[in-house]
Amino acid sequence: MSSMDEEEEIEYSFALEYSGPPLLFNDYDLPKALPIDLNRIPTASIVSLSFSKELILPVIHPIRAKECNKNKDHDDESPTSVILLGTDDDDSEVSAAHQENTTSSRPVHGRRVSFVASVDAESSDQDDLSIEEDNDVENAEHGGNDAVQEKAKRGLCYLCCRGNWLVEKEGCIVCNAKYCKNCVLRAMGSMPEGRKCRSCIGRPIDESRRGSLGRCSRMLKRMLSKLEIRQIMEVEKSCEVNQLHPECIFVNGQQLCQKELVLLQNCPNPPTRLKPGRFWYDKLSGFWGKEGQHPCKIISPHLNVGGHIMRNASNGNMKVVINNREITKRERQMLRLAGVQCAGSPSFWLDEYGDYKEEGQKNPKGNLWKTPAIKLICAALSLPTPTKIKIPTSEEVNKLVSGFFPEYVKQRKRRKLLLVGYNGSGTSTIYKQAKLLYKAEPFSDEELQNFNVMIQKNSYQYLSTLLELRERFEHEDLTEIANRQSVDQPHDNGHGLSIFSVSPKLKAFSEWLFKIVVSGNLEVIFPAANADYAPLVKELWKDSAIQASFRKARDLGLLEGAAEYFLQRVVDISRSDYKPSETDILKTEGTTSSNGIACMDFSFPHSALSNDDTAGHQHDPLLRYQLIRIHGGNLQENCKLLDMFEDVQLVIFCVALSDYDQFCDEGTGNATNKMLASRKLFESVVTHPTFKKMNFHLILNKFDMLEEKIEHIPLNKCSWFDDFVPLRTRHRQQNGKNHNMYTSLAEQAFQYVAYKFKRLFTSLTDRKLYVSASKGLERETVDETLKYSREVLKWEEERSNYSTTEISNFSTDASSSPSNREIKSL
Ligand SMILES: Nc1nc2c(ncn2[C@@H]2O[C@H](COP(=O)(O)OP(=O)(O)OP(=O)(O)O)[C@@H](O)[C@H]2O)c(=O)[nH]1
Ligand SMILES: [Mg+2]
Repeated sequence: MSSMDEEEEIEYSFALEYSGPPLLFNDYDLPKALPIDLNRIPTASIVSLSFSKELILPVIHPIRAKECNKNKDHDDESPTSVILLGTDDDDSEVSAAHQENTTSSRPVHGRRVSFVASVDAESSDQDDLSIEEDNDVENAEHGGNDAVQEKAKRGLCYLCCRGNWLVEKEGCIVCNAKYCKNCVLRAMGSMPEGRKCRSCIGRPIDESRRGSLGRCSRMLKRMLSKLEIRQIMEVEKSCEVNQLHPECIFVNGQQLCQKELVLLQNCPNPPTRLKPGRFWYDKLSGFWGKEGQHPCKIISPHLNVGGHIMRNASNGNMKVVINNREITKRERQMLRLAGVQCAGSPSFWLDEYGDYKEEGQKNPKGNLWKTPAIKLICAALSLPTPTKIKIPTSEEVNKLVSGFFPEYVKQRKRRKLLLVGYNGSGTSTIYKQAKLLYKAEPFSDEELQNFNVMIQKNSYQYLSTLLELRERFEHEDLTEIANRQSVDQPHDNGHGLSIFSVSPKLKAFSEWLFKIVVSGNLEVIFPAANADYAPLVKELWKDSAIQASFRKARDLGLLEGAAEYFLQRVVDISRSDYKPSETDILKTEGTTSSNGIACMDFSFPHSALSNDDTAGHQHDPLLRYQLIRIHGGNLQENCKLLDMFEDVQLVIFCVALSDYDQFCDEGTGNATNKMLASRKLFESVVTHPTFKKMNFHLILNKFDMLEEKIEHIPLNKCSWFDDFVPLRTRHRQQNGKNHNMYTSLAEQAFQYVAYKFKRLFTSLTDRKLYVSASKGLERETVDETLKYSREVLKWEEERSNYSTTEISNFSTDASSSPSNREIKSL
């Protein structure tokens, strides 16, 4: 920062000023975390849902202090913006708390703040945390060697220089600096790589502390919540920089590659506390030791790691050879005590079970490990004996099956797909479909329970809407009857009954339900009261007046969204043993919080029937994807939230084809056509600086609804589509059947809408737009659509690898129509 001139400083805002640690927590990363400095932006990320104030303040305050300072200089009162996101696991909702006044009037350039931290009013009690204090931390961490040694000798805290040996402290896994409970969070910040001083972030750990990875002090456990500790310890164990690097390990004189290291670490009996160094390994017996030393462990045999064992591997000179290695004095002693004849420089073959035979002989001479008291002998000589073969856990088996690649290696291969769209475009349906398609257990018991509750709650809400409509219909009907009667029989003022009238009992229930809905207590009453009201719901639904109201409401299009679907099932749903079906789950509204982000990790399962290979794409089990779905409602305010997603590889933008005749209130008081609102959002996302190099996949969703609707509502109901002139569909008789000579009206409309979006896209950017159609409620089409996204990513990777020219079929050329492949999914 110091090298930057004054003008740039103002422009770059606090993102570049900030030199503290990144925000929490693990590297399942949704977005990237708060930058440390210009050159070092960590990949760590998701922030815990339950922040402790202590944990977040050390991160926030240095920013704020600097920001305030700068604001003073520039007369700008705008506060630092903060967004805190959180998740419980890689699969869950992330709630975004967005401060109202987060918008900084100054543009943020260069490395953007991908994850900004918020300062709440409450936190101002620590406003005096100043830049000087921040410098203290730096100084403490970088203090001279003598000062450090002195502190270590006296057992002082490295930051406040107080305390003694008896005071509990937590140490940095890189430099071993120790901090007391008052300083540890300030010194270590949010610990995106585990317990490291802020200045040690990004540096490899001290190998002597490898054994303590993932095990923190009781002091820290007392200070943070369980969830925070879990996340910090997980990230400490799994983040890449803390891993042992294969280049530092030599086995039998040969440097290991990643795969060999992973194999070594994940075998049933791995070397204990593997550190960088040179080792020898007897693949036949499993003996393992440091180069030039006697064996220290018997690990799993037959691992394909390192080179061939050398005769002098353990620097033995006893002229007795086991599996091509000359053994050490201790080992010879052990053999003698075990009764093995060692006279005359024999060479033995020893297998993993302990059977040994002399070279050239067929039959084993004996079994070393079955010798009486062998354990005692080995223990006395500090030599290893075979440990019981561990049965690998299912997790270990998975690791073995997936090619020995641990989480952090897999994450390197993870591609991120960001799914966005205007409200109601179907993003959450696609997200749920993806879970059903690619997850072995798509929904946890808790999620299923939540769906259950949500569906029951929604159903009572739909019911209440229907009851309200019934009242309206009854009133209209009675008025009409009264009018008719006054014309026919002017002197008869008798009260006629409407087909929409219900019994007083149902009327009372209807009024009660309506009151509950208005009071917003539906959640409190249901589903607990479900069992009590189920018989009443059954009676209600059977009632002819309710049925008539339902039919009329449906015909008039007054039942929005999934209301019609769920009302038809309301009796089943109100039963206490109700279990939602997949379709019920897909159609459930309100399962993602209105300010939520949801993300899931998945890989495309290999299917023998799929045509993956024919498309030239080998199935790579290591290819992991992350689907991140943001609720459209979140993107209204200049799409600020999108700042966080600069590390996604593809933006999937979802548009509901059926929106062309729908209207919404965008807060202006005027009804806006939903397709135009969708276009506006599309423009903002496409031109958002975060995605300036990214290609887009446009999903034109709800094709089934378009097919139905277009037959009676013309596409040019939306002013953007006013020049749509469909070709007239002609039928040709063939084998007694009607055949369309042209594509259907819906397909023409799809092609036209795709063309309009492509043209818009090319007018905004020179990137590529890939378009496909989808029916969110159909599993197969969602599968096809997401696989298409995968292909797009692959083409793009190939394109950047080989700098090939255009892939012609999917050009963004505005004049080109979507290819067959694009509408294959229809
Ligand atoms: N017929 C039909 N309905 C769909 C399709 N995709 C989604 N829906 C329905 O459309 C409604 C809205 O879909 P959502 O997936 O909730 O839309 P969203 O993008 O999450 O928008 P919000 O509901 O505002 O969060 C739901 O009732 C879905 O069941 C589709 O392809 N065809
Ligand atoms: Mg939704």
